[in-house]
Amino acid sequence: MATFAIPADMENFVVGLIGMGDMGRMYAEKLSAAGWRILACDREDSYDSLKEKYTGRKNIEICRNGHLVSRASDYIIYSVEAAVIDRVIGQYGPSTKMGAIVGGQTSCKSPEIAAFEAHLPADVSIVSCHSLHGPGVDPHNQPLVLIQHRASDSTLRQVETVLSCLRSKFVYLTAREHDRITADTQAVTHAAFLSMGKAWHANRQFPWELSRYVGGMENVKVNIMLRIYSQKWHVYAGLAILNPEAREQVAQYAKSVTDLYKLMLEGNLDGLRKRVYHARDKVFGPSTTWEKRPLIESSMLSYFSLGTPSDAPARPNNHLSLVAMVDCWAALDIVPYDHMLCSTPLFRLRLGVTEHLFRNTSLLDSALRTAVEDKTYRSDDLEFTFAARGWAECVTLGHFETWEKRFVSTQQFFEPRFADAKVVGDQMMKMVLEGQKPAMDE
Ligand SMILES: NC(=O)C1=CN([C@@H]2O[C@H](COP(=O)(O)OP(=O)(O)OC[C@H]3O[C@@H](n4cnc5c(N)ncnc54)[C@H](OP(=O)(O)O)[C@@H]3O)[C@@H](O)[C@H]2O)C=CC1
Ligand SMILES: O=C(O)C(=O)Cc1ccc(O)cc1
Repeated sequence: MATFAIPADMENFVVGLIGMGDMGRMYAEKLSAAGWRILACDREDSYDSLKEKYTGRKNIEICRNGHLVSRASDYIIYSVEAAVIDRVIGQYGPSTKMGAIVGGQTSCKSPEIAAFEAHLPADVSIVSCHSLHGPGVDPHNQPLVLIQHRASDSTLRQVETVLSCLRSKFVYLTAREHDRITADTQAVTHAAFLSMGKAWHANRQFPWELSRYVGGMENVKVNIMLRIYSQKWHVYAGLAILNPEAREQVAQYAKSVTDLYKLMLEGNLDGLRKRVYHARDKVFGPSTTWEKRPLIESSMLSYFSLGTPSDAPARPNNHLSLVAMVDCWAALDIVPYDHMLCSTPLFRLRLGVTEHLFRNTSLLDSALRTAVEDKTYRSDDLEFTFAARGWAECVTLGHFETWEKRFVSTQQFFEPRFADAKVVGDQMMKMVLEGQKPAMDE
């Protein structure tokens, strides 16, 4: 592992962390291990437990609240829920040390920047950040967005120096660009996988027990769905509801699902094929694009299974969820490959499985034929369509509470399988990140 030396002119530099949840703790651990002195806090009622947890930990001092962190830190990072960012910055922002740098880790930057502008003293610099991966992923080589919103170049260099120990790839964006990119990539694909889980839940199906959802692409779909539902609801709610750029995407995703489902019900194979081929050509470009390496090797797809079906042999699926993602991107003139510099590992998996379907014309044709001819999936697809529309309505209306209830009820349904899914999902992510093939004897 590369060693990191703190530059002489930053020897007394203190990094403050407000919010010691999953991301805050990950930053505290990585930065303190690199030698940075950390002042950190969570909510006041977590003070005793946090203090006990970090007793004896070199370089990490736990404070009772954000005022105590803010007044003594040179660079403060807010790692709290996006929905409370205005309130928390409003509370502690005025206590920021004179001339310090402040940033946030929330997944959507527009409300965060608005809160900084509203509550921070004018002498404070603003450089925000966003690690584009979950807290359990090694940040090495993953994208880390930096937003130089109100700061000199030398201040940005200081932030880079602090965060360089994560060994991530810095991506420089404005807050607006950041929100647009995450809406185009994460919001659309989350809508698809959140809807998948909701539909299976509505039919009270554990997909790994049904032959039609086991094998090949199904394994990857089920794993990604489980991984999303095993996370905290607020991360996904914030990303969709608070990002002003995401509403259109989530609404279009629901429209794409509904339009495609209607074509299926009409038995209109020609209309369906025409629409899906058109979307494929817009999103994936001419066939020459396919000469590049696929995001997911096909050998990987069948390797990751969560169960053995007991009902019947595997059968083709119409992959409405994936086809609608491409239809949605095409309708909004989005080419997700333009945003790969800002892609999370999970997004690469979600795009990878979609790409796999569209790369292979006979596989795509078989999905389209199945969509029209095979009635086995009709009720699943009906629930899927309702689910996509339900998420879109929640996002359009900005209903956080309904969003939470929808998410948590399905989370509880799938909870017993999260641990298994994590083991398999971690292997899957590792392979995608390393671009390796599965060792078949493992
Ligand atoms: N998880 C992920 O994959 C990623 C998340 N993010 C973003 O990072 C941010 C943090 O996410 P994550 O760590 O996963 O979420 P967590 O819920 O694990 O952490 C947020 C923490 O902030 C605490 N908090 C709330 N209010 C205050 C306050 N006034 N003072 C101090 N602490 C407070 C919360 O306490 P309590 O729980 O009691 O409310 C909680 O411990 C979110 O905005 C998220 O969108 C960014 C990249 C990846
Ligand atoms: O869902 C994804 O794409 C993830 O990789 C997890 C995640 C969720 C929220 C973020 O702000 C960043 C990463």
